[in-house]
Amino acid sequence: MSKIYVAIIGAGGVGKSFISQLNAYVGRIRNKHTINTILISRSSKALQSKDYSGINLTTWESDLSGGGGGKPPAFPEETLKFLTGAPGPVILVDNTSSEEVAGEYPRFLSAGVHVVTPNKKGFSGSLELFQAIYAASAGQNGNGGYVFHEATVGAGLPVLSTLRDLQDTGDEIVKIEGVFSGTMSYLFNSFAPLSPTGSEKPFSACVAQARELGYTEPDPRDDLNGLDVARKLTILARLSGLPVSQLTSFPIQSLIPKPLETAASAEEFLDGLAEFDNDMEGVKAAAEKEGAVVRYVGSLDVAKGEVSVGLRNFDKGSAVAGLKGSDNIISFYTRRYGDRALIVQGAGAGAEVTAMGVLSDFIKVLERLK
Ligand SMILES: NC(=O)C1=CN([C@@H]2O[C@H](COP(=O)(O)OP(=O)(O)OC[C@H]3O[C@@H](n4cnc5c(N)ncnc54)[C@H](OP(=O)(O)O)[C@@H]3O)[C@@H](O)[C@H]2O)C=CC1
Ligand SMILES: N[C@@H](CC=O)C(=O)O
Ligand code: NA
Repeated sequence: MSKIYVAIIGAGGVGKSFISQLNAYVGRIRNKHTINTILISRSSKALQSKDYSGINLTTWESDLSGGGGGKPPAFPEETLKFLTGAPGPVILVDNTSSEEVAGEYPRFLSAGVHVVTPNKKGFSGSLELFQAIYAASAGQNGNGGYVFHEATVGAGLPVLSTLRDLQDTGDEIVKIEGVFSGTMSYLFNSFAPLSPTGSEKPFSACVAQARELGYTEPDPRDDLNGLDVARKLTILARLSGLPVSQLTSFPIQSLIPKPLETAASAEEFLDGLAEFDNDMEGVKAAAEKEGAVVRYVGSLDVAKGEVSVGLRNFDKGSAVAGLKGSDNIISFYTRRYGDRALIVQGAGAGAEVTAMGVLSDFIKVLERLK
């Protein structure tokens, strides 16, 4: 029976759900693999199993908050040394949104460590980093670790795996478009629903709720400025063969009111947002005048090499207008599917559905290690 070692960096909303799903999974496959979690790290505290015997995934949270936690190993040197010293294959699960951690994927992969992550930074930052990650991973030069990042687009929804299946079977991607943000979907579905009841909350209150529900990025400004959607489109564009050089290579519509662009913190930003609720009421009313609803969408025209991200009005009978909760809808237009797109739809944010995407990637690595 093979032994696999797991290092988890980031134990916030997604990280905690991942650990709980991993614990249940380990119980289900007890007879096939032994899985030892050797590191669970937050930004300033960590549990580390220095003898590689494994951390208890049932009591980890109280162990970490009680006396059991210590300082995380220094990143990247000490962490890399610790992981490459493990007596078997290691899977690094990065559940942070850290650029620093993502920037080191090429080194970890080159050293044979496998990486699975919902963190978009490595794949939507510089094109050089994106290329270095794939160049260092298994499949390109054959020696590095595997890398999977399904949850970077549409959380647990099968978006990247669908794209890969279409490409691997020889289809041609013409256009990918839809609602790519669970936060934006939730905001507009709650603030400007298809069938208003009159008890809709103001935009700023919906933003606070989206944060409560764990849909937003660690800093919700990263959702409202459009960059989170732009990151997802950049990932899809690059995986579709368009060498988007940087995130800001195309126009991105920000919903951050100008005077709040300089807010010193997420809290200061959220506190000031209510003052601008009337602006969003105006956007909603303008759409209603046309018999439409407003939604935040993205589009990648592979054939034309164009990407766009921003608000658009949708006819009330359209699939986009009828979305509920944090639902994403992603339409793949391809040569084979013609005018009737292949559509992926469902919750596109939230800790549990995102952790499911991360765990399914983890299982993909395990299957390749058999
Ligand atoms: N929430 C969602 O619906 C989705 C999230 N994602 C992605 O998943 C990732 C995690 O999101 P989420 O769980 O919501 O965010 P949280 O803010 O809840 O959690 C982030 C965690 O990362 C830790 N962390 C940050 N930097 C470091 C570091 N350098 N070393 C160690 N730990 C670090 C934080 O530590 P501490 O606890 O000490 O602050 C925290 O535990 C993000 O990249 C996000 O974009 C992707 C799809 C959907
Ligand atoms: N903040 C993101 C989380 C998933 O990527 C979103 O709202 O979609
Ligand atoms: Na996904």
